Amino acid sequence: MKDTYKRNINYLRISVTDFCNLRCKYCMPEAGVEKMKHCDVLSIEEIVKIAKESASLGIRKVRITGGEPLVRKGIIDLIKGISAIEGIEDIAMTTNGLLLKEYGKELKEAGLKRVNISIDSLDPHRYREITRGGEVEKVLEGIEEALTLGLDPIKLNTVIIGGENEEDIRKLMDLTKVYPIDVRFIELMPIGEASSWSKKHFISNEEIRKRVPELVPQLHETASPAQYYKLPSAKGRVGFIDPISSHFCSECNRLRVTFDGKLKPCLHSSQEIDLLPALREETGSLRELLAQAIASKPEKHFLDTVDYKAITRNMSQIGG
Ligand SMILES: Nc1nc2c(ncn2[C@@H]2O[C@H](COP(=O)(O)OP(=O)(O)OP(=O)(O)O)[C@@H](O)[C@H]2O)c(=O)[nH]1
Ligand SMILES: C[S@@+](CC[C@H](N)C(=O)[O-])C[C@H]1O[C@@H](n2cnc3c(N)ncnc32)[C@H](O)[C@@H]1O
Ligand code: SF4
Ligand code: SF4
Repeated sequence: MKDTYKRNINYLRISVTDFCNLRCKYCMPEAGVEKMKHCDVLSIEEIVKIAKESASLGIRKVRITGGEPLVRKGIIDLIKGISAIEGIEDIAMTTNGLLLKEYGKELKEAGLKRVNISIDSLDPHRYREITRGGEVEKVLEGIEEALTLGLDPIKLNTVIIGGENEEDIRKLMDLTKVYPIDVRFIELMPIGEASSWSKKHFISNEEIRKRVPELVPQLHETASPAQYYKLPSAKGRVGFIDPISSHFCSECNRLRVTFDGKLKPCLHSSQEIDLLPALREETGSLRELLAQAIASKPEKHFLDTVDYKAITRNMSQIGG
């Protein structure tokens, strides 16, 4: 379905939990998040129902995210349920990769096509610092497992924090020389934990690109937030996602659903549409609410304007 700005909305991102087995500094409070009542969280059946109704409105691609989607009970059944929906052509997951070695095979058999794996450092000590306790070795095993299973393409997501993991920029890029994977740099966004951080931690992707002059620009893919480059003779690509310094809003094709059943027309707006009454009390139609979200999708974000107010939810609730 097209929105008011003639963008074709065909991509649904679903956050299936706000729980996580890590506590990345910029994303989650150190103490984690409070447990919500069972009934305040979407059930697996409800998520499948939303995906089904979305498919009838033109959604073709679903991404499962979180929190950490692999700590959600019933995740394999969810992937099975979504892959059985007519019209859904692509099911992907964004994960920290810690549990991929364990669940990769089952996920693939259930219908998962590909994974984006977040990794902010290759150094065990720095990775532990940023994630407050994670073991990078487990993520690397997860990446190997995804390669072995043929989940394709594999994309790594990295957030560079000024003064913290700048040394990893080149090391992470160099992975593209060894593996046929994309390594993408996402600019740190002033959301959640990072909303009150000092400016010195925010490094623009432009600055990162300047530090690696041998990167060669590649053709732009439409509806992808990333701009791609390649290191000479590399197997994979280096991508840059610049939500702050450059808008990809004009090509935006996505809607988001939070783990507690709210539809978000835009990541950087506080506007939310509650789906629970339509799902549970049959007041209102799910289809109409989805159509309403598409119709009310803003033209762009206002992150770079003076009166922008940071959204109050953490990325772990929205799913990035
Ligand atoms: N501002 C903004 N940022 C986004 C949007 N979609 C993704 N991002 C950012 O890009 C990061 C990486 O997103 P992923 O979860 O890997 O998904 P993706 O880039 O859409 O994935 P592909 O389907 O592989 O292109 C997210 O964590 C967000 O930080 C968007 O619509 N708007
Ligand atoms: C919220 S996580 C959810 C999925 C999974 N737990 C993971 O880490 O991939 C999705 C992505 O959001 C990114 N993210 C979280 N907070 C962010 C922030 N303030 N700025 C930029 N990216 C952020 C993470 O680095 C991660 O790549
Ligand atoms: S970025 Fe992902 S792995 Fe890190 S705390 Fe947030 S949800 Fe968890
Ligand atoms: S900021 Fe909003 S409109 Fe822009 S790309 Fe992200 S979700 Fe789409």
